[in-house]
Amino acid sequence: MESGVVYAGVIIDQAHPSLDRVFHYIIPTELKGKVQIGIRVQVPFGVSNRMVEGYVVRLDTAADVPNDKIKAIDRVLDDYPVIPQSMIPLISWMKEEYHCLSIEAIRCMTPPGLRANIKKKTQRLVYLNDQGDVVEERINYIARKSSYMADVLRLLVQQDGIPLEEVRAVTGAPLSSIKNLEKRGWIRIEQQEVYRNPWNYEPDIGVQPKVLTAEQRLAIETLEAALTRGYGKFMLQGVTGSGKTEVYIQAAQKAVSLNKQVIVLVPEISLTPQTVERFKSHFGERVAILHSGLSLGERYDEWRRIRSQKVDVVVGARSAVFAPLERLGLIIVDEAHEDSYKSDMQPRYHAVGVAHKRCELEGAVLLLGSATPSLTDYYLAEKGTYKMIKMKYRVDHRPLPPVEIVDMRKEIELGNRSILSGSLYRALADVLQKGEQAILLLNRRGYAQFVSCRSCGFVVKCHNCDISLTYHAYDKTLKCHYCGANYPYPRVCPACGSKYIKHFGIGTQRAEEEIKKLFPQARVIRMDMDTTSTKGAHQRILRAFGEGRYDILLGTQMIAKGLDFPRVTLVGVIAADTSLHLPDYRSSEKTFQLITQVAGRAGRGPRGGRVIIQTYQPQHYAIQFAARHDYVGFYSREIEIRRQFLYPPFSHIIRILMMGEKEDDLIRLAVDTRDWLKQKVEGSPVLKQGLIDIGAYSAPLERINNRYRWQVLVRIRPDDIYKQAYHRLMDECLERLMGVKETTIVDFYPVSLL
Ligand SMILES: Nc1ncnc2c1ncn2[C@@H]1O[C@H](COP(=O)(O)OP(=O)(O)OP(=O)(O)O)[C@@H](O)[C@H]1O
Ligand SMILES: [Zn+2]
Ligand SMILES: [Zn+2]
Repeated sequence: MESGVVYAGVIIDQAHPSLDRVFHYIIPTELKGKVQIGIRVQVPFGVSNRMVEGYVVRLDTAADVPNDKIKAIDRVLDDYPVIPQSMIPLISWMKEEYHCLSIEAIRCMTPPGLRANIKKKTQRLVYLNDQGDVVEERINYIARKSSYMADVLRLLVQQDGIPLEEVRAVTGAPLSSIKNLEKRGWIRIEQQEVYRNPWNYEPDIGVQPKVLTAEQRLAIETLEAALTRGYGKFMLQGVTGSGKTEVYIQAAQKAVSLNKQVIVLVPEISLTPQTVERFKSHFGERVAILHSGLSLGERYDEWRRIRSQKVDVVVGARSAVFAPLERLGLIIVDEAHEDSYKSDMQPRYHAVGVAHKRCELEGAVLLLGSATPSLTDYYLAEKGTYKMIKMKYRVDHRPLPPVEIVDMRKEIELGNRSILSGSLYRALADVLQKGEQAILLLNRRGYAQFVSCRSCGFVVKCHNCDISLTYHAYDKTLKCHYCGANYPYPRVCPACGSKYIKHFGIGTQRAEEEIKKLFPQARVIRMDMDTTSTKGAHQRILRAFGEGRYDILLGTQMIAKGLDFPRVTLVGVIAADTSLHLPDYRSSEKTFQLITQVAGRAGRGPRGGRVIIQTYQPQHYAIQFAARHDYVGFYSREIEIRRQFLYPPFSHIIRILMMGEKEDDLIRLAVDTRDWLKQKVEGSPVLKQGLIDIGAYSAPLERINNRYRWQVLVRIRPDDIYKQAYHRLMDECLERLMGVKETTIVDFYPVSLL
């Protein structure tokens, strides 16, 4: 420690705005040398001098408290600083950028399990009692009586010991069928303690080094030069299947050989098992995997391994951007366009924004990778914020799959009421006959089965949320997807008493039933929220499909991400336009990304592939450009619309979301806040220059969990000077709102306005 330092600046571990500043404490002589920047301490606080925890963020030679008032640090809580010194400036930056408390930023950087005690967890698991041929015989025998029971056995043959809920969700089997199997003595159900292993698959050893494509080589050379220099921001725009993962791995390898460390961000660990697996098999023990599915204990263990610098590479979802590495050289963001990089809880940070700042502070290289960059990122790349690296070809010069657009209105005219057009039906039959595989996407959002009355048009909604309920076939109930409430199926219309009340639309469950009916011989596996609620379910489904144990993978948008299955020769999009109708300025962008990504799953192997897109809006440009794999075409069109209507990146939107139980009070608060803001803007030339518009609106999701939702949207010109001025204004605004009973949330980077 520098001589003369006797004071420590401490941030108290109490999340309250009035305590959000640095407090000075004396470092007692016996703690000299132990009190370091980033270390956790216990200090007396307040008039009662109760002991609280805090983090040392500064060491000073003078204090802002008179000497007779200043208190002393009581003790040091760790052997080493939990936050590396290089990350300390990130705390005040986050406070500014995301309007959060310093301690909220610090909590992102430290594991929640630092002091928590960890509970054991138990689950009911289903096991086969016997193995081998006898099970096959039983399957054949029981299939004639109950296809559910046969399905359960088939599932257990693939993997023994599956949580009961998952068996039910995957097979759709009622509990009685499972109990029947248990009574026959064929299976058993055991209550077991779950041992949570963060990554339970063997790395596949024996991956032979690849001969790089010319584009890959160029990309890596460019990145290597930047790594040697120690800075640079890059966007790798590579078409689906161009081999971006290989570029990530080799760039990471270069960084490691320069004695630097690497963070690799993926949208969600469970949905990108192949990417994670490739890093794992390349870096072995020197890689740490961080994600939210870890128990506190596991999380803490991984964090400690990272903190003690035992790893070179950290792979994880958005929170991994805070990995406490001391020799950070490279941050890679895979599928950088994904919304999951934005935190939807306090602090509302964006992992790409944090990555930018960390790279600047710590002299590291930033690499954003995607086949479909967000419009804003691509715009920034054109402006020079990122250096663009393009990969236009798939590896081995495999062609991008041809895409056929099917107009579903014509199908109905022709009398086809099935969910499959003639074209997609024939293509599926062909795939099955050849023993190949297919992926079917049903983007269920806004298209789920809702229940409505044919006489009066009444739609059954949740009492708490004012959102249409979704019909679930397996237990014949109606569920609210926002608050989880369950309702019985109404026998008559609650509004008019008519008995012509029925479910409409189609969800993944019904799609699965229909496909099984059309192709009884097909082995279909479904992947959606219902079949993946248990730990490890994603990986099990993807692995089973990857190993060829199923013919068709049917799922929601969660199947669109980065999967690499060479045997998939057909991708079908059952309803491409469902996401076009969301009341959000990004709905075209989201639709284009989704279709392009899922189409990119086809034809990744030597057998080639094709894509069929079913839609009611075949002429929509998002669908047309996606069908041509034309990112730049889509970008050029969409960016002009954004420019014309002053949507981001030509504006910056600040969202103040307000929620409360009394609608009248809430409206009053929203309108009052808007008027107050307007008045403030009038009084300041900078604010006035920067403003595009302010409005108070009811949110598209009007009510969730019995709470009404309103929002004040402030649209400003995107220059830094205005952003800063509006940050100050929001500070004032929040202070003003501090006492109100409604919940208010200010979001500086809203990714959704729903
Ligand atoms: N140089 C190479 N030679 C041969 N095969 C390669 C090479 N590079 C990558 N591959 C293989 O090509 C396939 C596609 O690569 P990868 O999954 O990295 O593509 P991607 O660009 O990430 O695509 P997406 O954006 O669709 O996820 C993988 O099976 C990968 O192992
Ligand atoms: Zn609800
Ligand atoms: Zn009715």
